Amino acid sequence: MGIIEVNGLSKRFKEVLAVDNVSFDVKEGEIFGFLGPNGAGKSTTIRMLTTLTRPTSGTAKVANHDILKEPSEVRKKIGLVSEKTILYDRLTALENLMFFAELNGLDNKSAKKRCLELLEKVDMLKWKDTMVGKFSTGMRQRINVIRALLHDPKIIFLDEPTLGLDPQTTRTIREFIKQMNNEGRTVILTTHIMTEADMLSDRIAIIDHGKIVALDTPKNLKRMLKESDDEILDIEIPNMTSNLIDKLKAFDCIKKVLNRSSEEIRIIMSCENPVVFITDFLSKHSLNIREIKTVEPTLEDVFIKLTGHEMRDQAVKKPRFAKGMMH
Ligand SMILES: Nc1ncnc2c1ncn2[C@@H]1O[C@H](COP(=O)(O)OP(=O)(O)OP(=O)(O)O)[C@@H](O)[C@H]1O
Repeated sequence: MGIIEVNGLSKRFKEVLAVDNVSFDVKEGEIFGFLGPNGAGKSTTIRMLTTLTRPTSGTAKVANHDILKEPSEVRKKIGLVSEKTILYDRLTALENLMFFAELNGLDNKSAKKRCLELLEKVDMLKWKDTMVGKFSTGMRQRINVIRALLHDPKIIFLDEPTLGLDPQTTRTIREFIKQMNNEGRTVILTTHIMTEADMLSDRIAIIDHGKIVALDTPKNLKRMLKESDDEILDIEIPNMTSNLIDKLKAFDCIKKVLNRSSEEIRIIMSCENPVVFITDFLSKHSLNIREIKTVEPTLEDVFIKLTGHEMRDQAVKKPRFAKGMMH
């Protein structure tokens, strides 16, 4: 039995079926990643599981409580880090946290102890008396993350926790996610960053157009590609042309040709002797190869294989912290 059990959950917004009949379990103590492009339905799934929006159909239990019948019980067991969470700019970091801690029912003394402990954990203690309005995006996100932990929830949801953050804060947040998990918390995170899903998650659900297209450990997802006949080659060709790419795409055994830069392509192919096949073809067309190498599949390759398109096609950055929106 999972700590989260999802059964046929769907959400429709007028003509858009944002989440389409998804079912999955999350095991207690795991980091469960939801990987998919913008608009895939990740946030909507999280919003249903955290009782912020009602499903159109289907059911789910979180920590053994039904999201529709016992929403307040669910809320007691979970913490949510979302880009829509607000912090009050004219309150200090500590005042913000104290406000939310007291909303969560902590008395003044234990609230203060908890807030200081958490500020220390994300290296923000020295900023406790500074107004949040003066903070960088990364500093706000650190406060946002610990805000979700004030009531010591056993399950924590993070919706795109590193979106738009600088590399240093991204690293801190990722380390903190692992630390929360090591403390025994179950973590559910959404991301459109393959490497993030890969490095953090015990299991990953790949979601596209509202449907889960695969669910497994990162290792097994990549193995799935290795066990097929597909080879992945990265090739640097200084005098590459779009005509050449079209010609390559026309071969039956070439599944996908991706432009990595103006001089580099990645080919996913099932041709026999792929390196010989490609070098022959290129020399026939008087094209120089600067470098050719077979590459280990990444989750990006798995995504392309499963959905037929690149995740980057649709990934766009959105502004973080929509002001004035309560989640
Ligand atoms: N409140 C809403 N009203 C109407 N349509 C919505 C609403 N929320 C989401 N959608 C639509 O549902 C689909 C799924 O959106 P969702 O935000 O869940 O995707 P996502 O995978 O989290 O991507 P993103 O990272 O862009 O948030 C999208 O087509 C989106 O436009």
